[in-house]
Amino acid sequence: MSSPAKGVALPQSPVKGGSPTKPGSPLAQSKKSSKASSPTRSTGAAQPFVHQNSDDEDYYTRPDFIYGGPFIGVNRPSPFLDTGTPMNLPLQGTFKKSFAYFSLKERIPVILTKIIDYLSRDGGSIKSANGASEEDLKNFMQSVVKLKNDLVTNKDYDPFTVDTANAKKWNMWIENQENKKYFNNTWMFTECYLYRKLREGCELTKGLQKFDYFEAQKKSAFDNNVELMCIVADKMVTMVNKSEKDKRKADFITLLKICLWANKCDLSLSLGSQVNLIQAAKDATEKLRLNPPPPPPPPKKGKKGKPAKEAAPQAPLVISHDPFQMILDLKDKLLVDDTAKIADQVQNKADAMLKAINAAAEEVKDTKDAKDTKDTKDKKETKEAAPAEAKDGKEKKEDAPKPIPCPAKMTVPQAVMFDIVCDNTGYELFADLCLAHFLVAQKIVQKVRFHVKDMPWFISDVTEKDFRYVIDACSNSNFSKEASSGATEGEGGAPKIIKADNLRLLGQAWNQYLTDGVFQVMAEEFWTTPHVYRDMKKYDPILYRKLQYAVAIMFKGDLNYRKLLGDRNVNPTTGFEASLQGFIPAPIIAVRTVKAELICGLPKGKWDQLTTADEKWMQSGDYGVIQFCPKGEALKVSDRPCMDYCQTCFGVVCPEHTDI
Ligand SMILES: O=P(O)(O)OC[C@@]1(O)O[C@H](CO)[C@@H](O)[C@@H]1O
Repeated sequence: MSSPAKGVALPQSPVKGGSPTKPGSPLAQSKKSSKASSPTRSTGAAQPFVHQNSDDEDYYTRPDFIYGGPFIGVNRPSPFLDTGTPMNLPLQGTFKKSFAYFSLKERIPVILTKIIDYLSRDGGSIKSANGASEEDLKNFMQSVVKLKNDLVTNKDYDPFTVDTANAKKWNMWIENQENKKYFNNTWMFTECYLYRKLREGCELTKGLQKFDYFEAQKKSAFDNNVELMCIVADKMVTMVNKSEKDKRKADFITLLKICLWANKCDLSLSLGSQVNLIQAAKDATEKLRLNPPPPPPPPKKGKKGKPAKEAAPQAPLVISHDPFQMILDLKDKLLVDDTAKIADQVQNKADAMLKAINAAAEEVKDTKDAKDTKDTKDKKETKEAAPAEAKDGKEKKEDAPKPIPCPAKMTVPQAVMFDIVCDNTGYELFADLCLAHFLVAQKIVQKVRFHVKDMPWFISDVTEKDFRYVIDACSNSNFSKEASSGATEGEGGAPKIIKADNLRLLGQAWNQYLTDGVFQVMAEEFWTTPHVYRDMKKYDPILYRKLQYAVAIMFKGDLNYRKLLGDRNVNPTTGFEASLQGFIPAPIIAVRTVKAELICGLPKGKWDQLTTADEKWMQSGDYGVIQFCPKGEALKVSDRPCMDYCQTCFGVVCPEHTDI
């Protein structure tokens, strides 16, 4: 840093609504207490973060040079406030008591340091696996080091230099930001920018174009949770045979909850340290042992003539790692449970959609039949009029490909589809696949579209490659183990052997579903942009329209939840639908464990109660919500057709959008 003001301490001007009264910038203050806030979850093998001098300290106290005059000290108001995120504002690194600040200051630098360590430790194998040179590795490593330095010193974002259409868009978005500093802009923009910039480091090399710096961690995460997958796979066998209404509903609800608690398994919150749910259950049990819940109140005496009320059940004292038992153990941690509504309304909407599809198909068939009859009649007349030699020739039957109508004109989908906007790979993706399999096997839907990321994202998010890896790893698993203590025992009290037989069958079925197009993987660019979902229509109207064809869309995980709510600290009692701010391409399901400081749809008083008990409960991933908005924007003939409309398809047959 070359500012002439270095070392000159100037008084701070009072900040509107805030109180950084001490001299020096808040980042300077936080330097003294850099260990003050830490996440409730252990950061595993994370390396200690060493705070470097932030040029922010200079920026807010740097004197201005007046041409021809002296250096004049100016007091710029610091945007840093010693508070949590105020109500209704976007989560941002300027609120020093927020998880956003902690993440930018402590968590992400550790994540970047781990990549640097990995590159220096395993450079040889990375080079040979990717066909990369020493130069490639060095350049990528330098880009990560620079990124980390720029973040910790709160620099302005750098523009992207790689020559791609996506990079150009990013540069435009950066240009449009009012605040271009890492901490001063919204947490969402900065965090997404960091992961996109990491990717650019590889894109700028020759040999690391396809390198996924999180792949090894994701693979271990899969291996660490195979035991759980086997337990779930064994139960899935009882869920996939066509069942009667009540059982079907109960199984649907159970699988939604399996999907929820699987969201504990992200590697970003744990800073890349492995999340093993078996260990997590043991830790939670130990926590309960040290801090047991109060006993339930005694049963209330019944009023005259009425039976006494039953005593409330004792809260569990052991948290099982069996995913089905876990649902019961964690019942009180599920803060909003819309699962029953989801099961009913998805089934009803799917039935109605199927009727509409069949009716539309019938209409097409009638038109086609009428046309065929006319054609045959015309042909017959032509034939009769044709020369004799032509009559001897065989008639050629043409197999017309099934046309996909212009998506801009289509108001009834091609199939009953359920969409999953995926979050983490490994056990979480496995759980999503189980739900998808169930919906197809029970004939509730005909197809499931999985939306994944087009680049490594927030460490453990699913990419297309991860998706195939998980399915193949399930198909080939030969896991076999005596059940860990705490799991159900086998017959006669003998230790139960957990095996992968059913897991393999699931993997094989999923591969077949992929081949048949029943499962479809889509990696749209929008999911790795910094935009929140209320802006999807503006930035990606085609994706918005594609989503409109779904019977419902399930958004998994915390980051998706943040984007659904516009990444704002909304009032916790605001309803889910209102919090979506108009983003309802189809009915929306949010399945999320709470890992960031925003939530909606809570009953009055709940947020205060939880915060009084533990002010960091929203950072732990210990709580969850399953929320539902049944509304969906009706599909109309679009007044804003897709880009290919009238270019190639002319509104009749779409050659482009085969994923609708
Ligand atoms: O989306 P996920 O996997 O459930 O969670 C992602 C996460 O770990 O990363 C973000 C912070 O970096 C937070 O929103 C959240 O804590």
